[in-house]
Amino acid sequence: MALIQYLTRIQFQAGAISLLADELKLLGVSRPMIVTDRGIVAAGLLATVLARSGIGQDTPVFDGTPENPTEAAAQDAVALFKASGCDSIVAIGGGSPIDLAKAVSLLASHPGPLEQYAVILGGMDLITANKPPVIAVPTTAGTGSEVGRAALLTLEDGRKLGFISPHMIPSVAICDPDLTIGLPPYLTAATGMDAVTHCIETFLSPRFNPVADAIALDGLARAAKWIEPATRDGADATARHEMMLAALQGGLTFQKGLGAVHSLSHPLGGLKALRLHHGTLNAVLLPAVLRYNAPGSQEKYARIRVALNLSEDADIADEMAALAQRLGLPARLGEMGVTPDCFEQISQYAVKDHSTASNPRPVGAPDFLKILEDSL
Ligand SMILES: NC(=O)c1ccc[n+]([C@@H]2O[C@H](COP(=O)([O-])OP(=O)(O)OC[C@H]3O[C@@H](n4cnc5c(N)ncnc54)[C@H](O)[C@@H]3O)[C@@H](O)[C@H]2O)c1
Ligand SMILES: [Fe+2]
Repeated sequence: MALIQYLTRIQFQAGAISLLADELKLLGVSRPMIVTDRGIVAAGLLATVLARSGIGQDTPVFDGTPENPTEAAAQDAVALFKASGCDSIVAIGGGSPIDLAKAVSLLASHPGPLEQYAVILGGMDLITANKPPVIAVPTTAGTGSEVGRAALLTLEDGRKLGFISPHMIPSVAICDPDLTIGLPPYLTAATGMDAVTHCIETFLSPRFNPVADAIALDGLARAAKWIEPATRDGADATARHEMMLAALQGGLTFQKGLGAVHSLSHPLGGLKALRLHHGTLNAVLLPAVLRYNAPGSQEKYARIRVALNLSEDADIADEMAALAQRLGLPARLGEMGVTPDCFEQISQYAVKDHSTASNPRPVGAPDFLKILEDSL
Protein backbone atom coordinates (compact mmCIF):
# COMPACT_ATOMS: atom_id res chain seq x y z
CA MET A 1 0.00 0.00 0.00
CA ALA A 2 1.24 3.45 -0.78
CA LEU A 3 0.00 6.73 0.58
CA ILE A 4 0.31 9.42 -2.07
CA GLN A 5 -1.13 12.79 -1.16
CA TYR A 6 -0.92 16.41 -2.24
CA LEU A 7 -2.86 18.78 -0.05
CA THR A 8 -1.92 22.40 -0.64
CA ARG A 9 -3.83 24.68 -2.98
CA ILE A 10 -1.09 26.34 -5.04
CA GLN A 11 -1.24 29.65 -6.89
CA PHE A 12 1.88 29.72 -9.05
CA GLN A 13 2.71 32.62 -11.35
CA ALA A 14 4.55 35.92 -11.48
CA GLY A 15 2.31 38.44 -9.74
CA ALA A 16 0.36 35.74 -7.82
CA ILE A 17 0.69 37.76 -4.62
CA SER A 18 -2.26 39.86 -5.83
CA LEU A 19 -4.44 36.79 -5.13
CA LEU A 20 -3.69 36.71 -1.39
CA ALA A 21 -6.79 38.60 -0.22
CA ASP A 22 -9.06 36.38 -2.36
CA GLU A 23 -7.39 33.24 -1.03
CA LEU A 24 -7.97 34.37 2.56
CA LYS A 25 -11.64 34.95 1.72
CA LEU A 26 -11.91 31.48 0.21
CA LEU A 27 -10.53 30.03 3.43
CA GLY A 28 -13.21 31.95 5.35
CA VAL A 29 -10.71 33.89 7.49
CA SER A 30 -10.60 37.63 8.02
CA ARG A 31 -7.88 38.46 10.56
CA PRO A 32 -4.49 37.11 9.45
CA MET A 33 -1.19 37.65 11.25
CA ILE A 34 1.92 38.00 9.12
CA VAL A 35 5.00 36.01 10.18
CA THR A 36 8.23 37.19 8.59
CA ASP A 37 11.80 38.20 9.46
CA ARG A 38 13.77 41.43 9.61
CA GLY A 39 15.68 40.65 6.41
CA ILE A 40 12.38 40.54 4.51
CA VAL A 41 11.33 43.85 6.03
CA ALA A 42 14.73 45.42 5.21
CA ALA A 43 14.57 44.12 1.62
CA GLY A 44 11.25 45.96 1.22
CA LEU A 45 9.36 42.70 0.61
CA LEU A 46 6.86 43.15 3.43
CA ALA A 47 5.93 46.55 1.98
CA THR A 48 5.66 45.00 -1.49
CA VAL A 49 3.33 42.27 -0.25
CA LEU A 50 1.16 44.73 1.68
CA ALA A 51 0.93 46.97 -1.39
CA ARG A 52 0.25 44.24 -3.95
CA SER A 53 -1.84 41.74 -2.00
CA GLY A 54 -4.84 43.80 -1.00
CA ILE A 55 -4.62 42.89 2.70
CA GLY A 56 -4.93 45.68 5.24
CA GLN A 57 -1.96 47.84 6.22
CA ASP A 58 -3.03 47.32 9.86
CA THR A 59 -2.45 43.53 9.67
CA PRO A 60 -0.42 42.46 12.76
CA VAL A 61 3.18 41.58 11.87
CA PHE A 62 5.62 39.34 13.75
CA ASP A 63 9.04 39.99 12.21
CA GLY A 64 11.22 38.33 14.88
CA THR A 65 11.83 35.00 13.10
CA PRO A 66 15.48 33.93 13.50
CA GLU A 67 17.22 31.89 10.79
CA ASN A 68 16.84 28.31 12.04
CA PRO A 69 13.67 29.32 13.93
CA THR A 70 13.28 28.65 17.64
CA GLU A 71 10.47 27.60 19.98
CA ALA A 72 11.04 30.83 21.93
CA ALA A 73 10.31 32.93 18.82
CA ALA A 74 7.23 30.79 18.12
CA GLN A 75 5.91 31.49 21.64
CA ASP A 76 6.46 35.25 21.17
CA ALA A 77 4.54 35.11 17.91
CA VAL A 78 1.72 33.08 19.52
CA ALA A 79 1.37 35.81 22.16
CA LEU A 80 0.90 38.44 19.42
CA PHE A 81 -1.48 36.14 17.52
CA LYS A 82 -3.71 35.74 20.58
CA ALA A 83 -3.50 39.38 21.71
CA SER A 84 -4.49 40.53 18.22
CA GLY A 85 -7.45 38.16 17.87
CA CYS A 86 -6.09 36.58 14.69
CA ASP A 87 -7.61 33.60 12.90
CA SER A 88 -4.92 32.68 10.33
CA ILE A 89 -1.22 33.09 9.58
CA VAL A 90 0.44 34.39 6.43
CA ALA A 91 4.13 33.44 6.29
CA ILE A 92 6.26 35.71 4.11
CA GLY A 93 9.86 34.64 3.67
CA GLY A 94 12.07 31.62 3.28
CA GLY A 95 11.82 28.34 5.14
CA SER A 96 12.43 30.02 8.49
CA PRO A 97 9.27 32.18 8.60
CA ILE A 98 7.21 29.43 6.94
CA ASP A 99 8.31 26.86 9.54
CA LEU A 100 7.78 29.35 12.35
CA ALA A 101 4.25 30.05 11.07
CA LYS A 102 3.50 26.31 11.15
CA ALA A 103 4.68 26.15 14.78
CA VAL A 104 2.61 29.23 15.66
CA SER A 105 -0.48 27.59 14.20
CA LEU A 106 0.24 24.47 16.28
CA LEU A 107 0.94 26.26 19.57
CA ALA A 108 -1.97 28.69 19.16
CA SER A 109 -4.36 25.72 19.17
CA HIS A 110 -2.53 22.95 21.07
CA PRO A 111 -1.00 23.09 24.57
CA GLY A 112 2.78 23.57 24.89
CA PRO A 113 5.60 22.78 25.20
CA LEU A 114 6.48 22.18 21.58
CA GLU A 115 8.78 19.20 22.23
CA GLN A 116 5.89 16.75 22.79
CA TYR A 117 4.88 17.09 19.10
CA ALA A 118 8.33 16.13 17.73
CA VAL A 119 8.00 13.29 15.26
CA ILE A 120 10.94 11.34 16.73
CA LEU A 121 9.22 11.43 20.13
CA GLY A 122 5.99 10.02 18.68
CA GLY A 123 4.25 13.40 18.64
CA MET A 124 2.70 13.18 15.18
CA ASP A 125 -0.59 11.75 16.46
CA LEU A 126 -1.02 14.62 18.93
CA ILE A 127 -1.29 17.14 16.09
CA THR A 128 -4.93 17.59 15.07
CA ALA A 129 -6.66 19.39 12.21
CA ASN A 130 -8.05 21.92 14.66
CA LYS A 131 -5.50 24.65 13.84
CA PRO A 132 -5.63 28.09 12.24
CA PRO A 133 -4.72 27.85 8.55
CA VAL A 134 -1.27 28.81 7.26
CA ILE A 135 -0.83 30.56 3.92
CA ALA A 136 2.78 30.34 2.74
CA VAL A 137 4.35 32.99 0.54
CA PRO A 138 7.92 31.84 -0.20
CA THR A 139 10.57 34.45 -1.01
CA THR A 140 13.40 31.95 -1.48
CA ALA A 141 13.38 29.07 -3.97
CA GLY A 142 14.66 26.16 -1.96
CA THR A 143 12.96 24.70 1.07
CA GLY A 144 9.64 23.54 -0.39
CA SER A 145 8.19 24.15 3.07
CA GLU A 146 5.29 25.96 1.37
CA VAL A 147 3.83 22.53 0.55
CA GLY A 148 5.68 20.42 3.14
CA ARG A 149 4.31 18.65 6.18
CA ALA A 150 7.29 19.52 8.39
CA ALA A 151 8.40 22.42 10.53
CA LEU A 152 11.99 22.40 11.77
CA LEU A 153 12.32 24.22 15.08
CA THR A 154 15.23 24.55 17.49
CA LEU A 155 14.40 23.98 21.17
CA GLU A 156 16.03 25.79 24.09
CA ASP A 157 18.62 23.01 24.55
CA GLY A 158 19.82 23.34 20.93
CA ARG A 159 18.09 20.28 19.43
CA LYS A 160 16.64 21.09 16.00
CA LEU A 161 13.67 18.76 15.65
CA GLY A 162 11.11 17.98 12.97
CA PHE A 163 7.40 18.52 13.73
CA ILE A 164 5.62 16.54 11.08
CA SER A 165 1.98 15.89 10.30
CA PRO A 166 -0.40 16.21 7.35
CA HIS A 167 -2.05 18.91 9.51
CA MET A 168 1.15 21.00 9.35
CA ILE A 169 0.84 21.38 5.57
CA PRO A 170 -0.03 24.96 4.55
CA SER A 171 -3.58 25.35 3.25
CA VAL A 172 -2.45 27.65 0.45
CA ALA A 173 0.91 28.41 -1.17
CA ILE A 174 1.26 31.61 -3.15
CA CYS A 175 4.34 31.10 -5.28
CA ASP A 176 5.22 34.40 -6.92
CA PRO A 177 8.69 34.19 -8.50
CA ASP A 178 8.82 38.01 -8.64
CA LEU A 179 9.32 37.96 -4.86
CA THR A 180 12.69 36.21 -5.33
CA ILE A 181 14.09 38.77 -7.80
CA GLY A 182 16.03 40.59 -5.05
CA LEU A 183 17.37 37.43 -3.38
CA PRO A 184 21.19 37.92 -3.33
CA PRO A 185 23.36 35.54 -5.43
CA TYR A 186 24.75 33.63 -2.45
CA LEU A 187 21.29 32.88 -1.00
CA THR A 188 19.96 32.06 -4.47
CA ALA A 189 22.69 29.44 -4.86
CA ALA A 190 22.44 28.08 -1.31
CA THR A 191 18.65 27.80 -1.23
CA GLY A 192 18.71 26.36 -4.77
CA MET A 193 21.07 23.62 -3.58
CA ASP A 194 18.52 22.81 -0.86
CA ALA A 195 16.00 22.15 -3.64
CA VAL A 196 18.56 20.05 -5.54
CA THR A 197 19.22 18.02 -2.40
CA HIS A 198 15.51 17.49 -1.72
CA CYS A 199 14.97 16.11 -5.21
CA ILE A 200 17.99 13.79 -4.96
CA GLU A 201 17.30 12.53 -1.44
CA THR A 202 13.59 11.90 -1.92
CA PHE A 203 14.25 10.15 -5.23
CA LEU A 204 16.82 7.89 -3.53
CA SER A 205 14.47 7.12 -0.61
CA PRO A 206 13.41 3.47 -0.86
CA ARG A 207 9.74 4.21 -0.08
CA PHE A 208 7.37 3.29 -2.92
CA ASN A 209 5.93 6.39 -4.56
CA PRO A 210 6.60 6.57 -8.30
CA VAL A 211 4.49 9.74 -8.56
CA ALA A 212 6.86 11.55 -6.23
CA ASP A 213 9.87 9.98 -8.00
CA ALA A 214 8.77 11.48 -11.31
CA ILE A 215 8.29 14.89 -9.70
CA ALA A 216 11.71 14.65 -8.01
CA LEU A 217 13.54 13.84 -11.26
CA ASP A 218 11.76 16.60 -13.14
CA GLY A 219 12.52 19.06 -10.34
CA LEU A 220 16.17 17.98 -10.29
CA ALA A 221 16.56 18.50 -14.04
CA ARG A 222 14.92 21.92 -13.76
CA ALA A 223 17.07 23.04 -10.81
CA ALA A 224 20.28 21.78 -12.44
CA LYS A 225 19.49 23.76 -15.57
CA TRP A 226 18.46 27.02 -13.93
CA ILE A 227 20.39 27.36 -10.67
CA GLU A 228 23.41 28.95 -12.34
CA PRO A 229 21.45 31.43 -14.52
CA ALA A 230 19.37 32.46 -11.46
CA THR A 231 22.53 32.98 -9.41
CA ARG A 232 24.31 34.90 -12.20
CA ASP A 233 21.42 37.23 -13.00
CA GLY A 234 18.81 37.60 -10.27
CA ALA A 235 16.56 39.60 -12.61
CA ASP A 236 16.27 36.68 -15.08
CA ALA A 237 12.51 36.11 -14.74
CA THR A 238 12.60 32.70 -16.44
CA ALA A 239 15.36 31.45 -14.15
CA ARG A 240 13.46 32.69 -11.08
CA HIS A 241 10.25 31.03 -12.29
CA GLU A 242 12.01 27.73 -12.94
CA MET A 243 13.86 27.71 -9.60
CA MET A 244 10.68 28.44 -7.68
CA LEU A 245 9.02 25.57 -9.51
CA ALA A 246 11.96 23.22 -8.79
CA ALA A 247 11.78 24.12 -5.08
CA LEU A 248 8.04 23.47 -5.07
CA GLN A 249 8.60 20.12 -6.78
CA GLY A 250 11.15 19.16 -4.12
CA GLY A 251 8.59 19.99 -1.45
CA LEU A 252 5.93 17.88 -3.14
CA THR A 253 8.19 14.84 -2.75
CA PHE A 254 8.86 15.15 1.00
CA GLN A 255 6.26 12.47 1.59
CA LYS A 256 8.95 9.94 0.55
CA GLY A 257 11.31 11.13 3.31
CA LEU A 258 14.78 12.64 2.94
CA GLY A 259 18.17 11.12 3.73
CA ALA A 260 21.54 11.42 5.44
CA VAL A 261 22.33 14.91 4.14
CA HIS A 262 19.33 16.26 6.03
CA SER A 263 19.97 13.96 9.04
CA LEU A 264 23.20 15.93 9.47
CA SER A 265 22.14 19.42 8.34
CA HIS A 266 19.29 19.47 10.85
CA PRO A 267 21.46 19.11 14.00
CA LEU A 268 24.25 21.24 12.50
CA GLY A 269 21.64 23.96 11.89
CA GLY A 270 20.81 23.82 15.61
CA LEU A 271 24.33 24.95 16.64
CA LYS A 272 23.32 28.33 17.98
CA ALA A 273 26.76 29.95 18.03
CA LEU A 274 27.35 29.35 14.31
CA ARG A 275 23.90 30.06 12.76
CA LEU A 276 24.66 27.84 9.76
CA HIS A 277 22.46 28.18 6.68
CA HIS A 278 20.51 25.01 5.88
CA GLY A 279 20.96 24.95 2.09
CA THR A 280 24.66 25.75 2.35
CA LEU A 281 25.13 22.85 4.76
CA ASN A 282 23.34 20.52 2.34
CA ALA A 283 25.53 21.62 -0.56
CA VAL A 284 28.66 20.88 1.50
CA LEU A 285 27.45 17.49 2.80
CA LEU A 286 25.89 16.22 -0.45
CA PRO A 287 29.08 14.89 -2.16
CA ALA A 288 30.20 12.77 0.82
CA VAL A 289 26.68 11.36 1.31
CA LEU A 290 26.40 10.51 -2.41
CA ARG A 291 29.69 8.61 -2.13
CA TYR A 292 28.42 6.78 0.97
CA ASN A 293 25.12 5.85 -0.70
CA ALA A 294 26.68 4.75 -4.02
CA PRO A 295 26.75 1.00 -3.23
CA GLY A 296 23.28 -0.32 -4.02
CA SER A 297 22.06 2.91 -5.65
CA GLN A 298 23.64 2.51 -9.09
CA GLU A 299 20.38 2.06 -10.99
CA LYS A 300 18.98 5.24 -9.48
CA TYR A 301 22.28 7.06 -9.96
CA ALA A 302 21.99 6.31 -13.68
CA ARG A 303 18.58 8.01 -13.73
CA ILE A 304 20.00 10.98 -11.81
CA ARG A 305 22.78 11.28 -14.43
CA VAL A 306 20.11 11.49 -17.13
CA ALA A 307 18.25 14.21 -15.19
CA LEU A 308 21.50 16.12 -14.75
CA ASN A 309 22.35 15.69 -18.43
CA LEU A 310 25.65 13.96 -17.54
CA SER A 311 27.57 11.25 -19.36
CA GLU A 312 27.11 7.62 -18.27
CA ASP A 313 30.44 7.47 -16.46
CA ALA A 314 30.16 10.83 -14.68
CA ASP A 315 30.66 10.78 -10.90
CA ILE A 316 27.58 12.48 -9.44
CA ALA A 317 29.33 13.35 -6.18
CA ASP A 318 32.17 15.11 -8.03
CA GLU A 319 29.66 16.88 -10.28
CA MET A 320 27.68 18.18 -7.30
CA ALA A 321 30.90 19.42 -5.65
CA ALA A 322 31.90 21.16 -8.91
CA LEU A 323 28.45 22.77 -9.19
CA ALA A 324 28.67 24.12 -5.64
CA GLN A 325 32.13 25.51 -6.42
CA ARG A 326 30.90 27.25 -9.59
CA LEU A 327 28.09 28.75 -7.51
CA GLY A 328 30.62 30.21 -5.07
CA LEU A 329 29.47 28.09 -2.12
CA PRO A 330 31.89 26.73 0.48
CA ALA A 331 33.28 23.25 -0.21
CA ARG A 332 34.06 22.25 3.38
CA LEU A 333 32.40 22.48 6.80
CA GLY A 334 35.63 24.03 8.10
CA GLU A 335 35.12 27.01 5.79
CA MET A 336 31.76 27.56 7.52
CA GLY A 337 33.43 27.69 10.95
CA VAL A 338 32.51 24.12 11.99
CA THR A 339 35.14 22.36 14.14
CA PRO A 340 35.31 18.59 14.77
CA ASP A 341 34.63 18.81 18.51
CA CYS A 342 30.86 18.74 17.84
CA PHE A 343 31.00 15.70 15.51
CA GLU A 344 30.34 13.03 18.17
CA GLN A 345 27.17 14.73 19.33
CA ILE A 346 26.00 15.69 15.83
CA SER A 347 26.38 12.02 14.78
CA GLN A 348 24.26 10.91 17.74
CA TYR A 349 21.55 13.45 16.87
CA ALA A 350 21.72 12.43 13.19
CA VAL A 351 20.99 8.78 14.05
CA LYS A 352 17.78 9.93 15.74
CA ASP A 353 16.81 12.44 13.02
CA HIS A 354 13.56 11.67 11.19
CA SER A 355 15.33 11.70 7.78
CA THR A 356 17.63 8.78 8.66
CA ALA A 357 14.99 6.07 8.21
CA SER A 358 14.57 6.90 4.50
CA ASN A 359 18.27 7.01 3.58
CA PRO A 360 18.79 4.34 0.89
CA ARG A 361 21.69 2.71 2.77
CA PRO A 362 21.48 2.00 6.52
CA VAL A 363 23.53 4.61 8.32
CA GLY A 364 24.76 4.63 11.93
CA ALA A 365 26.75 6.95 14.16
CA PRO A 366 30.21 5.81 12.89
CA ASP A 367 29.05 6.37 9.28
CA PHE A 368 27.80 9.87 10.11
CA LEU A 369 31.11 10.59 11.83
CA LYS A 370 33.01 9.51 8.71
CA ILE A 371 30.77 11.65 6.45
CA LEU A 372 31.39 14.66 8.72
CA GLU A 373 35.15 14.05 8.69
CA ASP A 374 35.12 13.65 4.90
CA SER A 375 33.23 16.96 4.63
CA LEU A 376 35.52 18.89 7.00
N1 LIG B 1 9.79 22.53 6.52
C1 LIG B 1 10.50 22.01 5.58
O1 LIG B 1 10.07 21.11 4.90
C2 LIG B 1 11.88 22.55 5.32
C3 LIG B 1 12.63 22.09 4.24
C4 LIG B 1 13.90 22.61 4.05
C5 LIG B 1 14.39 23.60 4.92
N2 LIG B 1 13.63 24.01 5.97
C6 LIG B 1 14.10 25.03 6.92
O2 LIG B 1 14.10 26.31 6.29
C7 LIG B 1 15.09 27.13 6.91
C8 LIG B 1 15.94 27.76 5.82
O3 LIG B 1 15.13 28.52 4.96
P1 LIG B 1 15.75 29.37 3.74
O4 LIG B 1 16.91 28.66 3.20
O5 LIG B 1 14.64 29.68 2.84
O6 LIG B 1 16.34 30.67 4.46
P2 LIG B 1 15.74 31.63 5.59
O7 LIG B 1 14.27 31.64 5.59
O8 LIG B 1 16.42 31.29 6.88
O9 LIG B 1 16.26 33.04 5.06
C9 LIG B 1 17.65 33.31 4.97
C10 LIG B 1 17.86 34.81 4.81
O10 LIG B 1 17.40 35.22 3.53
C11 LIG B 1 16.66 36.42 3.65
N3 LIG B 1 15.73 36.45 2.51
C12 LIG B 1 14.74 35.57 2.24
N4 LIG B 1 14.15 35.89 1.08
C13 LIG B 1 14.74 37.01 0.61
C14 LIG B 1 14.55 37.81 -0.56
N5 LIG B 1 13.65 37.49 -1.50
N6 LIG B 1 15.35 38.90 -0.72
C15 LIG B 1 16.30 39.20 0.21
N7 LIG B 1 16.54 38.46 1.32
C16 LIG B 1 15.76 37.38 1.52
C17 LIG B 1 16.01 36.33 5.00
O11 LIG B 1 15.68 37.60 5.50
C18 LIG B 1 17.10 35.66 5.82
O12 LIG B 1 17.98 36.62 6.35
C19 LIG B 1 15.90 26.23 7.83
O13 LIG B 1 15.51 26.43 9.16
C20 LIG B 1 15.54 24.85 7.37
O14 LIG B 1 15.66 23.86 8.37
C21 LIG B 1 12.39 23.51 6.16
FE1 LIG C 1 16.22 21.00 3.10
